[in-house]
Amino acid sequence: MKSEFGRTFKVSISGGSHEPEMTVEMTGLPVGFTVDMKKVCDFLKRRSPGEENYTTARQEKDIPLLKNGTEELEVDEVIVPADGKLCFVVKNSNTDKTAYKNMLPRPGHADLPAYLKYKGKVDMSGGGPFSGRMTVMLCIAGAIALQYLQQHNIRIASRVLSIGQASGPQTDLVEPKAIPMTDYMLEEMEFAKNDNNSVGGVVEAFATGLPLGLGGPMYDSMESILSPIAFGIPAVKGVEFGNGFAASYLLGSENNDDFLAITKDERIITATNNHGGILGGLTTGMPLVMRVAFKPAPSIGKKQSTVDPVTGKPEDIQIQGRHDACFVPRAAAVVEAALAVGLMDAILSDKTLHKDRDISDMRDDIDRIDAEIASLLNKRMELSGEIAKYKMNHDIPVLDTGREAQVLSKVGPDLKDIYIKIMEKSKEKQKMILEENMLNGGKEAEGK
Ligand SMILES: C=C(O[C@@H]1C=C(C(=O)O)C=C[C@H]1O)C(=O)O
Repeated sequence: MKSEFGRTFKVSISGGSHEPEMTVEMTGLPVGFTVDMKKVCDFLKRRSPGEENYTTARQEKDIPLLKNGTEELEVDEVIVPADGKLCFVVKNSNTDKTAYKNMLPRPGHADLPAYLKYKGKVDMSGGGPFSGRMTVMLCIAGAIALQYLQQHNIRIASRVLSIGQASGPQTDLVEPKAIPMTDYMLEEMEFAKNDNNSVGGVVEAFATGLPLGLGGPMYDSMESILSPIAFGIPAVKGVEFGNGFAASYLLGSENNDDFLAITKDERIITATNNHGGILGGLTTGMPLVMRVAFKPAPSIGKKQSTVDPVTGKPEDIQIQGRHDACFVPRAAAVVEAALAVGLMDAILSDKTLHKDRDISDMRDDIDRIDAEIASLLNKRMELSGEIAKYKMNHDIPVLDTGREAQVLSKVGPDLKDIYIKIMEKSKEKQKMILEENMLNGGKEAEGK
């Protein structure tokens, strides 16, 4: 089962909580963009359960493996190839399907509606594709998007705004900061844990350094772009921007943010930021503030009422084993990832932004592409050298017109001239290797 987000930068996630692996496929990435995988891994650690007291005991390494054909590689760095696609898998090693085998549908979970919808054909162990575990894959895409945004001087941070009934200090929307959680919030989590219960909360994420004008009217509004990715995070029940629902309690005179100035690079400065960096669906350049409300984790140790999914007969359930009393602190990284992916998609989808691009910026892109082309051409030449040795050992001539016609038919008419030149160079190299071998007394061929 696959779930996809995005217009230009598309992120599609598949797999399940207790499947052998989960996959994230990304398309529309800027060609030649270099991803630092160490930073991706560091970001994933912010999402992982770690040593925390209030969260699941399930420990997973969560190492993203780059999928390259049939290979799966752990890499330090990856350059986005010419097709703009990257694919990663993460293995699930700490799985335990047996624990879910005869489990009754857990109240608050997707178990029962998914069982009735898919007629038991989807493996729902640990929540299957509906599990919060799937957010590992969103975080991989998010960590890549964060690196892209950073190159454009856009920063994303977050804070836990509340846990259950415990709220932290109010955010200064003009200058939002990553404030640590309060003791009162920690107490809420402790109380829920000791009571075999769970508690939810609100994460607030903000982006600074955004240009003016991302987004558009109606379904192209920034809110319309960002909400789906936030709602794609399991357990999210509400999303708001700026002062959000609270705006509805204010008068226009109280809610409007006075305009103060327009900066040289055409960002709007307002006195307050009730609008949370978005007016009419367009970014203004003020900090974009997005708040995401999480319900409490549905797996709780208390006795609950459920039904047998086959007979519909009422049953009691008491869930055993590992579960979160509160996952909100680690969901903060996931909300940052969602915001980053949404913003990167909005930037890459914005035609006006790219039309006026600076020439040096576009040349930077060309340089990145050239670096990749050069590296691939060198690899091609190396292979050509290997083929020369093979030909030597098997008495095959250098020129193979049939193979050349095959190569040309694959690349299409636009690249024909370039490829004729490439193959000329490739044959030159092969001839050189043959001549060198002759001078050395044909050692390579003798050693066959
Ligand atoms: C590399 C080869 O040798 C020559 C060079 C070719 C190329 O560069 O693609 C193709 C056919 C041959 O004329 C080969 O035989 O595959």
